[in-house]
Amino acid sequence: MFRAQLRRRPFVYTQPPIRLSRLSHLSTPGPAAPLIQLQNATIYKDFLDQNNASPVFSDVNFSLPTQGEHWAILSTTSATRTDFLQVLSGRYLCTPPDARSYPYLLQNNTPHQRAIGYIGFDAERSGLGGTAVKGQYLSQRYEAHREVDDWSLLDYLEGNTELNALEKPTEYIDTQLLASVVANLDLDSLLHLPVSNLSNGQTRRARIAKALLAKPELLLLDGPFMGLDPMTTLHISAFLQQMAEQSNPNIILSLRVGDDMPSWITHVLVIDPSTNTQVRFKGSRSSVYKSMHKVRGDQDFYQALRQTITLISDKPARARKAGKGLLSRDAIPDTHAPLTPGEPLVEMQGVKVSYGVDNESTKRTVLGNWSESIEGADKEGLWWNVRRGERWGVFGPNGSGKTTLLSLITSDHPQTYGLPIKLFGRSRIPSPGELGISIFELQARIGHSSPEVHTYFPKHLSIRRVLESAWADTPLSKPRLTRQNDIRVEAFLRWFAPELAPIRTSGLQTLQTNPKRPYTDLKRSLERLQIDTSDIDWADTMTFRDLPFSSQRLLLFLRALVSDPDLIILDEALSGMDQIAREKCLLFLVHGEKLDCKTGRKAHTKSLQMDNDMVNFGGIQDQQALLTISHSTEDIPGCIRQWICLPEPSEGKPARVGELPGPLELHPDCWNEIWGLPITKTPTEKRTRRPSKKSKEAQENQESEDTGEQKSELELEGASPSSPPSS
Ligand SMILES: Nc1ncnc2c1ncn2[C@@H]1O[C@H](COP(=O)(O)OP(=O)(O)OP(=O)(O)O)[C@@H](O)[C@H]1O
Repeated sequence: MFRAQLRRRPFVYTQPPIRLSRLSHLSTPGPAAPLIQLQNATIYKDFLDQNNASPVFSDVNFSLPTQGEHWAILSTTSATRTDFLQVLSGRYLCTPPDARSYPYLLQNNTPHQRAIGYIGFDAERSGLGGTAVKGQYLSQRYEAHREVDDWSLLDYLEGNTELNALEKPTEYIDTQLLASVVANLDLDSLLHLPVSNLSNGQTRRARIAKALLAKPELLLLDGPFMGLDPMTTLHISAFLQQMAEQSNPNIILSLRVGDDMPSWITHVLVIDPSTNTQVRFKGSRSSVYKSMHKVRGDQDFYQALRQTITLISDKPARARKAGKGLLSRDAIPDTHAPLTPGEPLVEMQGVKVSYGVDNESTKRTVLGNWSESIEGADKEGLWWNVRRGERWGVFGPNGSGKTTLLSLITSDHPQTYGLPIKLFGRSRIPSPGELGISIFELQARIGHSSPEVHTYFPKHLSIRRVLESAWADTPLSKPRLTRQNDIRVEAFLRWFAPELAPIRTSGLQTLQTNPKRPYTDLKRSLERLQIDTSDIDWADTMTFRDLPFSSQRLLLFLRALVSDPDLIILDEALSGMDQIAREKCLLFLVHGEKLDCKTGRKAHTKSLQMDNDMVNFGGIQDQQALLTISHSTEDIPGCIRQWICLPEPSEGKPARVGELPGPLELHPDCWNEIWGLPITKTPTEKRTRRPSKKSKEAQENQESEDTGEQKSELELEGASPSSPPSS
């Protein structure tokens, strides 16, 4: 019935007021018992762990009232953040058993399994609760053909995702809530689309909507802003704020250390970066901020943490003047000229991607829906070239067609055949006198990592085999390996052994982190780099599936680089990766094995491989081209010099392009220029224009943030972890 109403009455809510009906039991007067209570709780993943494994968390104390506190959980690893939220939701084993309780829910006779919702975003494009991607191949997402079980977004939100409608009792749908959630999460225009066609950001909004429709008391959002464009982030943050402030539902977020934290977050819990099992700080934002200042050690972590929990606004004072001698976190100077471009690898001459072209009423153009002046003449569609030596950042709001654009290059998109695109100088289909480029040649010449590749990648392959598959026609076919390829794979595995197999870290890596070991030992290990492979046996026994999410992403990133392809495509390749792994990847992309990334003051040092003339991979080469997509500045390589920003498909404006004078991290204004955001003030500018009526607490925090002590620390390190705001 509601479906009929929806068809008759399309959602035409232009910026509606957010009105969510409050759950009746939350309006009970008087102080309520805490929603969650953890008292000296020690948590194990399962029964076996108690005997011989270490706990996931030890000695946790945490209490969440039913109103007034909005928490963010911070840690350096995504697995730890997820684990903590899982503990709050009642999963894992708690000892003693009564150390974890839900007093308020007990009073109201509500099972915590129903009252607490969790949304994790790790397997982002792997589906909306199992409904989104049923196909077995990557290109299915881009097809116009629709199967009977391609549920629409509305089906998904209403819970109509069973082929036999009688199999499941119809869920009660609160139509008012559905209308409000759909409007506030900007899903109106997508309701009729199959969920498998939704973009990354659209999928995320849909999942939040679905969770809200279950009317939980508490919603746990694991990295909710990852992969969202800056404007959508602000919009969703404002929406979450309104819900959190009405405690309808209560909301707890997990964030990466170094992310921007919404201003409405009142309380922070930080998990110790060294143990990952203990809570390091906990309390109101200001109290955590103050106690953190007293702690010494692990400079990078505390610097990033300070930036995360800065109190002033949604836009922390991250922007910093690019100063002479500053290096980006991947060791690139603040001004850095682009390379001289070579021959074109990708040529798009009027590309336009539309779906449903047979029917004018359902026709939808998702890329190239504009005309622009090309050499003095008005031409339709996207005109864009990528040449050897160029390093592009591809930006644009969620749903603007970035992934579609890249799928035309990788040829995963069926329309690649019919569109005016040349890849490596040739079209996909043969023309008179010219052979078309084959999919196998394309795959050999392109290194590609994306959430889609992650979703469809065969999980049973060994770690070594994942890397070797860069020389195969498909991940499952036999790779063409030479001795040189083997040495390259082993160099990559050794370099990333601490991240890929932390427990079985190789001898070489142990030496690298322990400079006091005698040189003879070191030499022996370096010799082993080419001959003995026994120290990386783990790469043959462990499979892709055995790895945590962050390490899986890391391995696919390495797979995109290992075979020196002409074109490297990194589509959200670093999103969801742990901080240390991400920083190491960024450095590796540019410098390979030449530079080591060390925490503390000396951020970058020459590696043992460099000192001993043993560098096998020296970073991206001049003749290669790089395309990167990311919504987070933290994930954008410092070598990006060209950018393209796609418009919303409905805008009708052409894509904008521009150049960067140096690493984006050291030129925050350029980030704002790309997105058309107001220019961010540097801390110095902020100090001179400080508003007179600022809260005492906020003032104290801003002052300590702006101290000269911190600035000199940054300059000394030579590689500032500072970055412009990512949202
Ligand atoms: N088969 C299809 N039929 C109709 N529309 C589709 C189809 N496949 C994708 N789309 C739409 O194309 C648009 C572009 O999607 P795409 O994934 O390229 O966006 P994006 O810029 O990568 O977004 P995000 O940043 O959220 O990942 C989206 O609005 C999506 O809903």
